[in-house]
Amino acid sequence: MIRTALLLSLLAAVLACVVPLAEPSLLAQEAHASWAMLVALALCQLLWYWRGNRLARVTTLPLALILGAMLTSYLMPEHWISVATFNNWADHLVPGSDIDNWRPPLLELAALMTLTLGLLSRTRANLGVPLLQVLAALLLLADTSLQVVGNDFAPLVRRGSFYTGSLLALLLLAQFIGVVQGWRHTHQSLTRALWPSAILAVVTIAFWYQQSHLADTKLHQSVDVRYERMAERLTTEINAHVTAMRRFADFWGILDRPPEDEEWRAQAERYYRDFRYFLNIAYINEGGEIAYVYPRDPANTSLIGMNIEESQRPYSDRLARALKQRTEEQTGVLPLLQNVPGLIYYLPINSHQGGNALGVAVMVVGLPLLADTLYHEGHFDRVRLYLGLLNGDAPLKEWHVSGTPGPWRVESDVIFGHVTLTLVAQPNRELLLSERSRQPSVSLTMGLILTYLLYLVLFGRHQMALQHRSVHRSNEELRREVRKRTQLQSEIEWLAGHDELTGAPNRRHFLRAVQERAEQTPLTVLLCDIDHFKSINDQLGHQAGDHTLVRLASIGQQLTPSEGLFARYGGEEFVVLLPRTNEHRGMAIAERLREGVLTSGLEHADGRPVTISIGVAVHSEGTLKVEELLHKADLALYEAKHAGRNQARLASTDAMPDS
Ligand SMILES: Nc1nc2c(ncn2[C@@H]2O[C@H](COP(=O)(O)OP(=O)(O)OP(=O)(O)O)[C@@H](O)[C@H]2O)c(=O)[nH]1
Repeated sequence: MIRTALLLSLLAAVLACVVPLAEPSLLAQEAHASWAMLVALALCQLLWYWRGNRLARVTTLPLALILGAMLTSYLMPEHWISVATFNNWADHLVPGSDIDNWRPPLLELAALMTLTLGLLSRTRANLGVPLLQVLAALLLLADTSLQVVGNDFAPLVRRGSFYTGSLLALLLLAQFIGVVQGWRHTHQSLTRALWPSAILAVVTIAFWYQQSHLADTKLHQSVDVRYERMAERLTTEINAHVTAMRRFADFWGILDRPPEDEEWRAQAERYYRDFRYFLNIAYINEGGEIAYVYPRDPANTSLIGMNIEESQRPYSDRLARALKQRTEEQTGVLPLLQNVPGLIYYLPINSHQGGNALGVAVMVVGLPLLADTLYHEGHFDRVRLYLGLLNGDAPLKEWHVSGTPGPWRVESDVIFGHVTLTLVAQPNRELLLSERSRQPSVSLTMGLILTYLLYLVLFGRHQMALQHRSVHRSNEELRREVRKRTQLQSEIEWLAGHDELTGAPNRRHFLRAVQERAEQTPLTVLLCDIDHFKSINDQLGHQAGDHTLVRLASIGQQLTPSEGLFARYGGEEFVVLLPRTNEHRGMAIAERLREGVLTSGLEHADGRPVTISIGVAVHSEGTLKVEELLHKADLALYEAKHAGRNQARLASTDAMPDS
């Protein structure tokens, strides 16, 4: 598997390096940053599978940091570091480049980031490698679908390319093959954590889609509104200038006489100075002849006295109407003598008193000059906004800007009397990006981080639950073992102090009890022996012998007072310990025992009842010597046997005196 991963990584690295050499147009379409990062990742991954992780970590870590910095540039608010600042830095590094040349498209960058982090985390499922791979796949898929949807969807979102996308997918496949085997033992936790996280990732990407579309649509609308308003403002300003022209014509009407040459020059000069776009201000007398022109230069001096109709032939009727009907007239856009496109206004000078026509004031407006005046008065982003004033398709004046043109061109009407011009505004990409909300990029990044955290929590939780279960199981087993051993221990302890056949305490138990109760004098001991027990064994069998022993032990335990102890001393011999019992009581208890056995129904083979003989010995004072006491009881028992059995005998105190 590692070998396959190595081969695929090698293939990706070779393709990443070689394809752009063979087909440079592929790279030309790409931002160089995407290609550089792709090559770096492919080489890091190759190194990783080839040389192991120590060397590869040294190369992959800086790559992760660089990608992190690139990702941060997408999230930076405009008032922290503006797009213009980023572009300046880019231009400083490579003249003519901008920030987009220095960072891959967002989705591609995020996929590069997840693959790099996956490489750094190696195979570890508990560090989220499976999720990182799922995220990379989803991001590449989202990028591909963006490429399919096309630029109409969210034009300000840069798309990755088929070339980088395919190679990233190849690297992802290599990573997956390289690690998938290592996940078998965590398969359960992995599945539990992966599904919810993957669903959250899909929701995050879908949310980003929607947010990006919304951000671009909103920005487009605001651009439309802004530049349409600008056109309206221009129309208003142009009308204000037309009003100024009317005032000029009215001035001569108030005087109620045709202007004189000097007066005309003085008055026209003021207007000419204030409104630089008036190329000529002329007075046409009642006869329709050009009487005065300001400024007077060799070109128009020759026109003076000339019939106006000859110089402005296409719109000659306008002057006639202004003179005869005394209405305000204007031409359409025409090429002026000054070699610029412009308009001519004919403003009748009507006497305020007599009402008769005194002639016509002619104002020649140079449209490029007018546009320039308005442009310099306006508050536009002159660096990043293309503006053009068009007459139909013919540009009257254009202000070009550098940088990548934005996707939207707003065309609005600028109304100039009867003439409608078109104002075209096209903000460049930098201006649009500076105004575009960072929210989609932030939501995408935050959503993916949240997805990662969710995976870690779910995976860790399930692993902990598994460990908890296994610890619980081991504890249970341990507890069972302890219980078993305790039981065995108590059984061993019980067996050490009891006779297995009859269940009665054994000789060891008896001897310990004697020692413990040595002070509880008078201390009486009864030594009991079944008479002719051998014959039971011989005639009725060993099992019958055992049964007799069991029964006898039972009778003995029943008839022994509670403060006493009935024990099997060995073979067919039993012993009774009676603390604080004198010889009389001891003999009485011995009799009771003998009687009990006699009447128990136990029989020999010939029907004779089973009997016992008892030797009784008492320790009254002094230090207790257990062996001597038992010996005395044994002598008494011996006597009882010799005296005919089935009887109890008290040991004589003389026979074995205390010493
Ligand atoms: N069935 C059985 N027999 C036992 C056991 N322990 C000892 N015996 C037998 O008990 C018999 C004891 O016999 P003896 O000591 O000769 O004495 P006895 O036959 O009881 O005769 P007297 O004591 O002289 O009345 C032997 O045959 C032992 O094999 C036991 O646990 N079970």
